[in-house]
Amino acid sequence: MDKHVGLNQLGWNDWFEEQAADMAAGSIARVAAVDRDQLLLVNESHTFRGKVARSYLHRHHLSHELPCVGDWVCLEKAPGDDVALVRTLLERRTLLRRKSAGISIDYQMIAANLDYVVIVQSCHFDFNVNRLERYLVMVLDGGAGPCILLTKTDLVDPAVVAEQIAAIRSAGITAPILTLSNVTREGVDELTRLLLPGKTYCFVGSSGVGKSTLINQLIGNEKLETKAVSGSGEGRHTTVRRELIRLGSGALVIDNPGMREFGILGAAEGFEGSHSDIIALSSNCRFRDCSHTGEPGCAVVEAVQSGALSREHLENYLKLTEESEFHQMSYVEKRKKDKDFGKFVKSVKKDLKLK
Ligand SMILES: Nc1nc2c(ncn2[C@@H]2O[C@H](COP(=O)(O)OP(=O)(O)OP(=O)(O)O)[C@@H](O)[C@H]2O)c(=O)[nH]1
Ligand SMILES: [Zn+2]
Repeated sequence: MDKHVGLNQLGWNDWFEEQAADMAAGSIARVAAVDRDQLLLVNESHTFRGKVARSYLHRHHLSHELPCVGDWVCLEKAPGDDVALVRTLLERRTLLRRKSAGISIDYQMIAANLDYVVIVQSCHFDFNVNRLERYLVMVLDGGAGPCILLTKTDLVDPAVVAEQIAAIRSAGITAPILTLSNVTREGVDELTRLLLPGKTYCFVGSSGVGKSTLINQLIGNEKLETKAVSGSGEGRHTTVRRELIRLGSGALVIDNPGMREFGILGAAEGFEGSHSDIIALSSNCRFRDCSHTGEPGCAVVEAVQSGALSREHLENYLKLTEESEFHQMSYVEKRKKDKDFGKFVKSVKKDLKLK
């Protein structure tokens, strides 16, 4: 009954089937890699190149509207054609993105249609709970499940790892935590067992934490049955671009080039600098999620009343929080609003005669 069932091994499910039930078999593929305007596509039988149709490019100008790794696309391919033509994207079930710099409504896509995002930090020097929280917000915003992975456990005392786990838990983070060493391989099997066939996992974290080494291990562990979806599976994997790889176990993994520059969630980060006094005061508010707009026991409003904090400063903070709320909403919640917002943007553009 389901003519796209062959795509299940690549992560296809009911969400996509609903959107593409009437599409001919063979006209759907998943994006395995993007190299400027070149796409590497994969379907149930092979890997091939693709390009986005001009008609699509004319209608979609924002960078997050272009295909990214993990996307499902509908395409057209004449028998003699070398390169398939991508007509449209299926709506993303989940995603990972960061806001573009500046006051833009655009987002930079990292990957789409992920089941889990593995946030990798090294126990050795890299560990930082605040950064972990920022990544978590980004993952939850896009609707995927988070998982925390601490690497390089061989370089620190076990007590240090235990302290780091305790620090994560005492920050109220409940996501699963795994630890491993790529050197001793302790913990690698445990991770391997958690990677389920047909599910997509994206690895993110700072440069040098061991993501590529780990993915090489996962490929190497199963060398015989493993093939890189991209066809570049010579065994070595260097992170030059985001790439979807199918492990022998059937799990799909996306490696990410170093995310040193991860300027995530600009607004929230900005608060730490310009409104650190309010952030500090709010830890004394009675309610953890106090909005400082009239709740009982609000330390921030008390500070304004006593003259310790300027009212203007608080108002400015509240205004910024409100503006960033749209960005803090989860992607899944926002999808419907986005549609209306998209229509709104289109009508404005039309009024302004923008293309
Ligand atoms: N001691 C130790 N070294 C490790 C471990 N994992 C990786 N390394 C080393 O750390 C360095 C960086 O590892 P990579 O796998 O390239 O890090 P990455 O996260 O992929 O970095 P980018 O590709 O830049 O994002 C390499 O020299 C690895 O050999 C580990 O578990 N223990
Ligand atoms: Zn308060």
